[in-house]
Amino acid sequence: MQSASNGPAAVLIGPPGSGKSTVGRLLADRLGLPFRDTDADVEAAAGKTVSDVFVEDGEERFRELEAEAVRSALADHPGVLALGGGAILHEATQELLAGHRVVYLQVGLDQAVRRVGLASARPLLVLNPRSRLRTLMEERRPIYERLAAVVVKTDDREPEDVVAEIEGAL
Ligand SMILES: Nc1ncnc2c1ncn2[C@@H]1O[C@H](COP(=O)(O)OP(=O)(O)O)[C@@H](O)[C@H]1O
Ligand SMILES: O=C(O)C1=C[C@@H](OP(=O)(O)O)[C@@H](O)[C@H](O)C1
Ligand SMILES: [Mg+2]
Repeated sequence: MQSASNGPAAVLIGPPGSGKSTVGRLLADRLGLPFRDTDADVEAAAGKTVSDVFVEDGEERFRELEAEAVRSALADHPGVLALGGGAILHEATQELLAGHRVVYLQVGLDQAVRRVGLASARPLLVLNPRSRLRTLMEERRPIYERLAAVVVKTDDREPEDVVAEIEGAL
């Protein structure tokens, strides 16, 4: 992979349910590096959950906090960084990601729906998760593809298997 001289060892992007948070933590463990997730950074900055930020302050405010969390982590986090699925919508973030080791986790609609159904609350997917996910994935796919240095398929694969492929590419 094209190397970034500093910044995170890997930055994981992809839609909700692609496994960024799960795979990111495992990859960091494997590499013996710290793990950071921009959703957790937003929660720490806001003093409330992502869902509460969406409900009480709105998506626009969430995106501002998220863009700042990404900017800060790209500047000083040396380990593995998982972004929220929509972080790449922010134009300044798209520019900042250039030159970083950006890994796009691909997932098909069926498995993404199944996985988010198992996981913690995602405010954008509370109503009609399948239809919302389909739309999000279609809108964002070109951006994920454009920003990715490495693309890894995750359908029908265990997180450990995905981690091994990323390790091989780094
Ligand atoms: N490769 C995988 N196979 C099966 N389940 C997975 C896989 N990757 C993640 N999951 C599960 O899917 C759910 C969502 O994963 P998560 O890491 O939160 O995704 P993201 O951060 O991309 O939204 C979690 O319950 C997680 O355990
Ligand atoms: O796709 C999105 O716009 C979002 C994805 C979530 O993160 P995950 O991709 O980790 O689920 C979280 O940032 C928020 O609910 C919004
Ligand atoms: Mg996540």
